[in-house]
Amino acid sequence: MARRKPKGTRQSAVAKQKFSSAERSSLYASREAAKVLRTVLRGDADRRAATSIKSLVFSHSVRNKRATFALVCQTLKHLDVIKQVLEIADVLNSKWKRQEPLVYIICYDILFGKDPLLIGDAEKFLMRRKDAFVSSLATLLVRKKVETVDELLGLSQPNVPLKPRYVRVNTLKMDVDSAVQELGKLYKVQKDETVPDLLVMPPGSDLHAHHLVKNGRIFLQGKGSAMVAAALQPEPSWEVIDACSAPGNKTINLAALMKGQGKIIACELNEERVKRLEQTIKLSGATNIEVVHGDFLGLNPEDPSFAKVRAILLDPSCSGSGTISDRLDHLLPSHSAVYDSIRLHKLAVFQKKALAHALSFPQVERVVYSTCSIHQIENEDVVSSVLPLASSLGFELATPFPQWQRRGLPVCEGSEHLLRMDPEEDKEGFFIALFTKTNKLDDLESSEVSERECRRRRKQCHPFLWPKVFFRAWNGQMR
Ligand SMILES: C[S@@+](CC[C@H](N)C(=O)[O-])C[C@H]1O[C@@H](n2cnc3c(N)ncnc32)[C@H](O)[C@@H]1O
Repeated sequence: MARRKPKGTRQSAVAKQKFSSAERSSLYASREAAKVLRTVLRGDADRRAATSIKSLVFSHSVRNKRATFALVCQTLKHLDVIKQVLEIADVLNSKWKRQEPLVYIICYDILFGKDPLLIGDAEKFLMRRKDAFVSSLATLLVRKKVETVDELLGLSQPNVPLKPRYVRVNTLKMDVDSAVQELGKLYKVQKDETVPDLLVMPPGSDLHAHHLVKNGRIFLQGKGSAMVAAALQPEPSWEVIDACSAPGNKTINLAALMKGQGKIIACELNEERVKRLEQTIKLSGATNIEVVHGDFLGLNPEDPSFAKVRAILLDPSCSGSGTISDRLDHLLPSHSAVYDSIRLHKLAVFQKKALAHALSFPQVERVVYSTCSIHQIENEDVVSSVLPLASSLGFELATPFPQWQRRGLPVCEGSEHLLRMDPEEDKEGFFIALFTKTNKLDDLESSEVSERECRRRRKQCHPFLWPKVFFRAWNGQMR
């Protein structure tokens, strides 16, 4: 007796046969783009856009990364217009309203890209309504009193400056001149004038799939980010804490500066991000990094396992307002409301606690604090809040990269030591503060301020620290 094929099998097999590879890849691209767009829009609506559009697209599950990225970005750029066109046309039934991200993607193609191939139900449904969309767009232009779509977009899109592509050579695996030679086969390459091991290439240089990136010989890292570990200047033999470390760009930067010697304790709270941190470390080839999955505020400065820590890099969670053009957050519907003051205030509370905590490790003599934020509340105000504690513990503000022109906003004592990058001038917003201790470990015995006195001052200045700090069996969590 002949066995009946399950319903639908024959049809889908036929459908498979009918699609050319171009059609299949177009179908995948729109579905993958819709999936990314759904995640981005949901995160944006919940104000928790923790993962950038780039990271979503360049995740493993997306096959056609370039096409998907372009489609998501273009759709987001035109989203406001697409929504208004859909509203005027009023042709969506409830079925398609539930699939809005896919509808947005296909409408972008219909209105501003190439007509989509008639391969999926959504494409067929929407292409049948193309005339309605085109006339709704014309109505919108009239209503807004503009002649072109570009003018319409100009009304809502800020100008985003073109930024060079920076790559940091991982000197654990490759020397800078060899990297210049290899990358120079594809693009014009220059050595950065401020940060050693950093190379500058033209905006848009696409190196995501380059073999030097894939095998960890170079890392795509912005200039501001690469300045942080360089500002800390750890010596190879030191023990250093990277307090908030995932995905680990600065951790492995430290490892390279320390020539793979000494020890780096990389602390990270978020479990998912710990995995990314571990992948970054593995790719870099560094073997002197110990990952601690936990809260930096929970590390007990008096724990003997931190007794030899001489430097701390603190790059805590921040608003990311200096890198919105990288993250493409300016394309998101909530862009103007992202940095609302409640969120900034919460971030600043944590940043202050974390910086005070970093300063309280007894043998630490250098602490670098950084954010990719342009907001005073996350930058100068944080530094200013810890200045009394810092000076009572023997720290003072030092000047990272003295030749750098742009310094802190003149709103606090010592602002001339702080380093700022400007989104217009430097194509990204970044902030760095460096604290150095004058009475270092080597001169401790001759120091006028005894350790007991330091401990008393730490308690006196920041009593909030101590009830919260609890000893945790970190050994169990060290990997
Ligand atoms: C700005 S990112 C760090 C980026 C990293 N320095 C780099 O260059 O790749 C801040 C990180 O701090 C982590 N974090 C936030 N609060 C923390 C805490 N209390 N203890 C440890 N890590 C924390 C976040 O999960 C996030 O991964």
